[in-house]
Amino acid sequence: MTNAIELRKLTKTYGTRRGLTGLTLDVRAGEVFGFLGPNGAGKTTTIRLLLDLIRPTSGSATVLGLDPLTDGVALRGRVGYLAGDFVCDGRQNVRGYLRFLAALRGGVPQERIDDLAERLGLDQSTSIKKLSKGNRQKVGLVQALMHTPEVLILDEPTSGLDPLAQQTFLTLVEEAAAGGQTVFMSSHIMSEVEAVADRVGIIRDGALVALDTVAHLRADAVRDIDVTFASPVPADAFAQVPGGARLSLDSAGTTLSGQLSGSPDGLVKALAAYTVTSLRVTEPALDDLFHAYYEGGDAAPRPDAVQAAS
Ligand SMILES: Nc1ncnc2c1ncn2[C@@H]1O[C@H](COP(=O)(O)OP(=O)(O)OP(=O)(O)O)[C@@H](O)[C@H]1O
Repeated sequence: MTNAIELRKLTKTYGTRRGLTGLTLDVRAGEVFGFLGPNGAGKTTTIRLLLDLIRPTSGSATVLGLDPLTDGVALRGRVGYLAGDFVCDGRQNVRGYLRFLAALRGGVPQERIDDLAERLGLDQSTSIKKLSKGNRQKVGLVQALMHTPEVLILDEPTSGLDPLAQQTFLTLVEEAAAGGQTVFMSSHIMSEVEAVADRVGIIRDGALVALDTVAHLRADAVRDIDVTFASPVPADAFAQVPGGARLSLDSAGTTLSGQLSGSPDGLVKALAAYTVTSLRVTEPALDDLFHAYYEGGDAAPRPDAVQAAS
């Protein structure tokens, strides 16, 4: 099997409200896929559809080749799921609670649970009722990871975690991927997704607006450019640079500045014909880049971006 998750024109409406509109997406087996989007974009809706916690209005989804609508039980044994609003309740302490969940999953070595808890800084003697939000999230992570499922579906997994636990989580994701597990994680924090994801999908208003590797998304973005030349260059020296429509040469012909879209390669080759005394290229901040995607701004994808990358 090459795809762990397949979504085909998946649509969910809540009465008159749009949750998801015709989402088609493949998550490859063994990849870490970052599912990004602003609040209300449809991330949680997508994830709930994958777990059959809600039913689609139209379209279909499969996870590990199984249909969540009909094969939910078989699927749950092979998936680790962390809900965005993970709650746990009961009179037990964390250890008892995790043991209970481990038994439901057919048994998990205690050392595995202990190791995850220790690495995340989760005290298993704490009563479930007394857990802070961050520690509750750690319990959620341990229960999702502990049985080493084939697919991890994690909705905002670092929400509420302190920076140390966030870092540990990213290491755990890397380990999962190294072991061949597939990870599908939603987030609205680009930096954490960038650190671990093979590919990223960006969803806005219930539809996919970008699908690519982080490196490609970054390469396609807009950069600020500032170049100074030792002597004046011809007025049209950079007129043909691909993506350089917003670059301009000053009247003296010694300074080129403005914005370059996409690959810098054409500009670099054009610059090579002249003596450059200073060069400043400002890489797009990923957060800026993603705000642009979210808001449909300048760096937002070309209409073919999703097609081309899928
Ligand atoms: N139970 C529901 N009833 C009505 N509308 C809903 C329901 N659940 C979600 N929606 C709507 O569907 C859209 C997508 O919501 P969803 O929770 O999937 O977004 P999200 O990307 O997970 O956002 P967040 O980052 O805030 O969790 C939103 O407009 C939301 O208001």
